[in-house]
Amino acid sequence: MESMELNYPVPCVPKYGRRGSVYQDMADLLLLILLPLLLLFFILLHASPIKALLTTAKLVLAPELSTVWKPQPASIFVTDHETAHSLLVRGSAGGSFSNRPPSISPSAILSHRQYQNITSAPYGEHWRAIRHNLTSEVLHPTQLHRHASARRRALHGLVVDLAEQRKNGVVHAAESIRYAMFGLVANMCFGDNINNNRVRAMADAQSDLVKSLSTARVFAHAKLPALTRLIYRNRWKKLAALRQQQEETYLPLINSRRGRHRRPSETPVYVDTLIDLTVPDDHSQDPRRHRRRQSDGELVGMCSEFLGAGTETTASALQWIMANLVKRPDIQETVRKEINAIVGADAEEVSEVVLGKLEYLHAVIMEALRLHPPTSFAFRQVMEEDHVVHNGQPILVGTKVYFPLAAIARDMTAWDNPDKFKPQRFLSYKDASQGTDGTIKMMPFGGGRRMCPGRGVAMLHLSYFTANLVREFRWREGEGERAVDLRPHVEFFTVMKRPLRAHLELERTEIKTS
Ligand code: HEM
Repeated sequence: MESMELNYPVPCVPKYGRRGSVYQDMADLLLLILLPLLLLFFILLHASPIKALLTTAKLVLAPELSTVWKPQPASIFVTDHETAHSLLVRGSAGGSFSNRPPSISPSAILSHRQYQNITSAPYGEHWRAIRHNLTSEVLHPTQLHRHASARRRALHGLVVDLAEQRKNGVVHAAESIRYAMFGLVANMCFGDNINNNRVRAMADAQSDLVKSLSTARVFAHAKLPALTRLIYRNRWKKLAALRQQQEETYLPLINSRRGRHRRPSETPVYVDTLIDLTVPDDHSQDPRRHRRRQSDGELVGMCSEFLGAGTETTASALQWIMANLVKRPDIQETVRKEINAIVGADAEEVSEVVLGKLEYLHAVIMEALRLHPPTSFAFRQVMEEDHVVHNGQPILVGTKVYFPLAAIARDMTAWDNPDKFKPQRFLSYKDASQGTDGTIKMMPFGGGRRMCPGRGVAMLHLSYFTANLVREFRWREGEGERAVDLRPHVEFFTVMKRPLRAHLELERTEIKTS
């Protein structure tokens, strides 16, 4: 591993605004001239005589303008489950209603939309190829068991870490859970030859990238991209630096897998499938027939998506599940009893093969996902070919449609006492996430053709980790500042406002540290 240290010299996206360059000086000069001008323009526009003049002009000209002035597409928020189902799942009359607004993915933004990953790619051939690669290879249900040893290692590391921390009183479970999840997903992405320190550094860099997502929004929706980059040049530089850091870390790992002879029995990791994959060549006359390999820049963006989507969501969901179990010791005890009735006391772990029998555990996980969906929104944008109609009214092309997933899952018309944590609602009939007519009542994994392709592996990870964490420890709430706070912090992901901390008692007599 050490032979591939971080001296990889070729950044896949151009560097911007290097200190001391001619471009930097020109940018500084332009900014100096433009900013005062913009300020003056803004003041003049709001000065009362000019404002009055503009208002009168608008009144006089309005009838004339209305004939040439098309209404601008707005944003729509859908909070009732029936409309969400009908738009996302049944789709539109014409196209598929499967495009998202321009992505805030740093990879797509910095490459001026040259590099797309599954989340950011427009609905079409390229998206189909990269999504199919993910669902038919590493995440295919028949392949998931091949990563069982990586899961066992991640769980063992987490249990040892928590057991160690409990000696000092309160346990900072949030951080430990996130590192464990990242390590597992990094293993599925690059293989198991990355040392722990490297994995931690990658996890920290990924966390910085996630934090920068909200500030990257200005670039995704910019009408004047060059000016926006100039105005927000510090944000831009930060984003470029984070991306470069990723390239320097991921490319050596990707390159180390190239040209390797793989034994048929060997577990393929995500990067292997990405290296082998060919995608439609958009520059060819006939992209359906001509295919190409993905560039280094695209590969880095795809790995970043896998690590981010696979870690932040699942780590947040696992915290919400454990937080609710801390708040409700009675429910925690019922989960434990269900496990102990099936898993022998001397068994090393709750193995993956018994998870399907743990119905109450499944209900707890579903109820936590309903109340606290880790991804805050699903998004769509109406395209020309979609012809989306709602209540008999066509929705304008360009309209952005937001589906706030927590609000949909607390729809009063679909759920009895929706704000209450009541796992038993998922025991009363087979799948309470749908109504008897098949209408979806909650969608933590989104819906329709762009629904999360990681649902299967996410449910496996959540069941496996929750079952074992409840079997190993009794989770108790701290007092005062250390109490569990179920308030959310909503950004791109919905995380606990105050990261999970708890007191842990050993349930079994010993934790093996080797
Ligand atoms: C608890 C865990 C997870 C939750 C709650 C979750 C949730 C979501 C949601 C809400 C979407 C948007 C769906 C839509 O627009 O309709 C999504 C998309 C996506 N998720 Fe997940 N996810 C989870 C885990 C994962 C994992 C483990 C992976 C992969 C390792 C993954 C990969 C993706 C990808 C690639 C997309 C984009 C799909 C597309 O645009 O076609 N997710 N996820």
